Amino acid sequence: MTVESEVKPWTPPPETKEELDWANLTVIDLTNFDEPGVKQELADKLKEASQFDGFWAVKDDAFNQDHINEVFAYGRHFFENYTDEEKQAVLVDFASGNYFGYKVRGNKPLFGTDVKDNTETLNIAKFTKDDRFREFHQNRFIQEHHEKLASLSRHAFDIARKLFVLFAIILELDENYFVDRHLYDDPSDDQLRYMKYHPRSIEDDAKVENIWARAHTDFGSLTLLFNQVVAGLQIKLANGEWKYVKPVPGGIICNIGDTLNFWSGGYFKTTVHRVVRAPEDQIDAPRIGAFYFVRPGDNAKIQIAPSPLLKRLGLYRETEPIGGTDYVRKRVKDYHDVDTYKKQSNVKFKVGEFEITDGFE
Ligand SMILES: O=C(O)CCC(=O)C(=O)O
Ligand SMILES: [Fe+2]
Repeated sequence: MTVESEVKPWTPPPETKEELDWANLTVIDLTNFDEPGVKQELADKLKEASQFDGFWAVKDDAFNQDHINEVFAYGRHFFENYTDEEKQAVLVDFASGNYFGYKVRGNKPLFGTDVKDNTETLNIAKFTKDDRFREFHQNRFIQEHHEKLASLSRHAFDIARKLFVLFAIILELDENYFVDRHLYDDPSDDQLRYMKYHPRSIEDDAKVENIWARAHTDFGSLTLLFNQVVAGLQIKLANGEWKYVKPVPGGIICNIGDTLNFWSGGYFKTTVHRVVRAPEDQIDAPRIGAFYFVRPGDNAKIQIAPSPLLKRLGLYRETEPIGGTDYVRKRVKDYHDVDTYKKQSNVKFKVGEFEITDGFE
């Protein structure tokens, strides 16, 4: 472990003993990614998961449980050791659809009740070579741990890069098709995110049907979620059933977001998911989430990719491209720039010819 001395090492809390209805997710091991023949093998394995579940887990010796513990150690350090004023130095600006900065907890009521949302979130913009996002790195936590956070951010992105190669192989495109459209040093609203859920009373949770994060699809191309031990994340299967995502020690849970769904003509699934109240044996454990969200950026034009596979399947058609950052910002604004979070299902959101359906069940 290379955690700086003032940052307390993180040990994940114990797993729940409750027998929950777990999803059966594919695990993809990226450790030998660069060895001959391995990419094709991994692509074959990822093909079904990306098409049907939209969720799977990744393991990679280059990003093991020690690295994950390091990511969480910094997250806890931020939530526990900085004042509200320091945390709020840069605030999320949902009115512009920009997600960088800190979101305070409890500023919006849910579902027409008096119960408010229970998450505080820090969204850390990329550390590009040209330092274009420095204005969003102005809080004390990022300033003090700049080098470490920059290295974690790039390191996490490298997992995503490998997955983008696999998506291109699945669609029989040039290997770099998606890599070129998601470059770390290009402008985009990618973020390394820390999120802390604050448990509510049983009574308050009952009023909002135990929802800690409303059902949604993710707004960008790909989401990485560093192994979350406190149960609560659920995915919605095609038959409408909700299944819990089981912790994968040393693993990273991955899911496809809206824009990769668009690029693939709907072939890669953007799956609806939500977070519900933690099991009672974990209710007092800190539920800190750590993520890397990959978003298509200013230079990415989203249109159905000219994939031989999609053409054979009849999923390809010519489309008028939409801008990556433009889509993401419109989606963030539509979802978050509201006074209260209403209960609604099967809500549609559309930009150009591209549409998704989610809803806050
Ligand atoms: O906290 C979690 O487990 C998932 C949260 C989530 O889906 C999101 O922030 O997009
Ligand atoms: Fe999500």
